[in-house]
Amino acid sequence: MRIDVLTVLPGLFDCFLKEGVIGKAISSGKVEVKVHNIRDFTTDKHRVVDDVPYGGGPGMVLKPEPIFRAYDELTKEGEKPYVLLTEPWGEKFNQEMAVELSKKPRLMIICGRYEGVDERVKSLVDREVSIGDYVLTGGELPAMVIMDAVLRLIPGVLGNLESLRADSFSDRGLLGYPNYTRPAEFRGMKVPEVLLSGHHKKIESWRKEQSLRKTLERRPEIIENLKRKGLLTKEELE
Ligand SMILES: N#Cc1c(-c2ccc3cc[nH]c3c2)n[nH]c1N
Repeated sequence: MRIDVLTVLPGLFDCFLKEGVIGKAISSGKVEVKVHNIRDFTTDKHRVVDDVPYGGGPGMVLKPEPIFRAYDELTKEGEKPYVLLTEPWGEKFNQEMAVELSKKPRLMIICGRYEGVDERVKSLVDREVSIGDYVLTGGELPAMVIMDAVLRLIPGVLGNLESLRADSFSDRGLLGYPNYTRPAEFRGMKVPEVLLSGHHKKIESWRKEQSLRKTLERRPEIIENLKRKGLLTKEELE
C-alpha cells in the first residue's frame, strides 16, 4: 500500500513514521508513506496556503489551488488514490472502515487545518472522516490514527504472532480480553487460574467470553450491530 499525506505541518509525522511497528513497516518496504507539505505546491513567494473566509467569520481557510496542484502532481502516474479528508464532522472512523481502507492499493489523506479546507477541495475527496466527536486543532493526528489502524492490517506488518492474536475480535470491533504477565500474584491480585492451566482451548474460550462480556457491558451497540450483520457465531450468542 502507498499513502500520500497532504499537510501544512509535515513535521508532525516525523516520529510517527520512524518509530514502532509503522516505522518498521516503512523501512522494510512493506508499505510506502509519503508526507507532502502543501506549501511546496504554492506559486507565490510567501508560499501562502490559507486565506480569509468569504462572507466573513473567524479564522482562515485552506486555499484550493495548492491542494489541487498537489493532487494533480501526485496522481500524474500510477493508480488513482482513494482520497480521505480529515474533518471533525466526517463519517466516524471505526475498525470496519480500517479493514475496508486496508484493502485499497493507494490512499491519499488530506489533513484539514485552521477552519478547514475550501469546500471545492471536497470534489477530490472520496470520504470525509472523523476520529471522534471532539474538535482538535487540525487533521494531522486523526490522519496518524487512521494510518496506524489501517497499516497494522496490511499482511506482514504486525508479524505472525500478533496478527493471529486478535483478528476475529478486533476486526469485528469487539473489545479486547484482559492481559496478564508474570508474576502470577502481585499485591494480592492473582492471575486467573485458567491462564496458568496451559489448556489452550479453555484459555481461548475464556478470552472470547471476556471479550464478549466486556463489549456487552461497555459497548452493547457493537454486539447489536454484529448480531444484525450475522457476524456472531451461535456459541458467541449464547
Ligand atoms: N478528523 C478529524 C477531527 C478533527 C479535525 C480535523 C480537521 C481540522 C482542521 C481544523 N481543525 C480540525 C479538526 N477534530 N476532531 C476530529 N475527530
